[in-house]
Amino acid sequence: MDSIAANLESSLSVPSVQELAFQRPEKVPPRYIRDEDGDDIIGTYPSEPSLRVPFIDMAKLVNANTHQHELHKLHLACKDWGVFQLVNHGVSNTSLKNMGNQVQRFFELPLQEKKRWAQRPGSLEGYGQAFVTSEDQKLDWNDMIFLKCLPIQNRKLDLWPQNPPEFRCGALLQLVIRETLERYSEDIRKVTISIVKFITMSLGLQDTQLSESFREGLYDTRMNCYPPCPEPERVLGIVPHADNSGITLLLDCADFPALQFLKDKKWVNVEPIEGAIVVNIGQIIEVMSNGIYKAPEHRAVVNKLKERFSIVTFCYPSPCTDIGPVDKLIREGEVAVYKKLTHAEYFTKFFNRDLEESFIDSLRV
Ligand SMILES: O=C(O)CCC(=O)C(=O)O
Ligand SMILES: [Fe+2]
Repeated sequence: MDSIAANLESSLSVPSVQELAFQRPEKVPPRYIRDEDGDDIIGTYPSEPSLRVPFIDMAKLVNANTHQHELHKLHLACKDWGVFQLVNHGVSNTSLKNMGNQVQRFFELPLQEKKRWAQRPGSLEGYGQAFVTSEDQKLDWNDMIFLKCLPIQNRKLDLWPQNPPEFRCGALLQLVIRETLERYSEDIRKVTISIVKFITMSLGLQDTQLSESFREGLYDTRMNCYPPCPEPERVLGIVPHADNSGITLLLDCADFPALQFLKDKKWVNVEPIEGAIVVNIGQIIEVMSNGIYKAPEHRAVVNKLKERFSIVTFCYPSPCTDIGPVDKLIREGEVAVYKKLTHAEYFTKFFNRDLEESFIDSLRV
């Protein structure tokens, strides 16, 4: 079948997976099954239990005595993996925990309540799904709420969940995604500016133009709920993809692995570590580094018994940054592998891409 590029800035509405899971079905509805008709996405690559995604210690990057060694580790992590677990990043455990608790509280609300913050036609923001463009498209085992967090003027606060405090089971419960996410997005912006500064150093760039462009950058947060699934080996929480961001910062709220990155044609689990933030390279840094660092393919699998939440922030440089290979990163004798686009052109291309084709390939010269 010929695939047709659709505008992906809005998504068809689909049933809530949480509601489906509440009914405790023995089998998964066909729209979620990925292993039929040779469409064996799940089993395409074996998993590799012995490999571990690298760790990067921000405190060691900052400390003059340990800087060089950790910077080299960062370079290898970005070049060979495109992903690492960041520790000692300066965001308090309390801030991370609050964010996780709030997301859990939101998804615990009855469906009708959650729908108060549902996506509206023509927009991806709010509670719903992303990138569903046809009635026969396979679906991810996932519900989400997507909110633009920074700059402040991009916030549509009427889609940010908030409820007055209530007593339930003897405890005072409050849904305060607004203030929690306001604070969390500021924390994420600080970490992003610092880690992008070190990433550009690890590429051998002396100036801080790129990291500074994240000060006025765009920060969009997707909060995911992956309900338990009766046939976890036949569905995907999130289909394999690479992120279109500069970098992505992910907070994994589970105590079991479900996020997987493709490394040397094998899926490698990310073991959730309390207090760590998973950082992956996005396609903007891939383009700017002229392919020295690549945006890795990743996916989420689901669990038979346990629900999982994740909080994913896509971080983009400021809208006045052009997206193309940085001149100093085109090595002698080499050429630019990617085109240069304005920020606006890049997003137009992304939202009008063909879902059957590789987005990064469409950016090649
Ligand atoms: O929730 C996860 O583990 C992965 C989410 C993800 O990759 C995304 O939202 O782009
Ligand atoms: Fe992703």
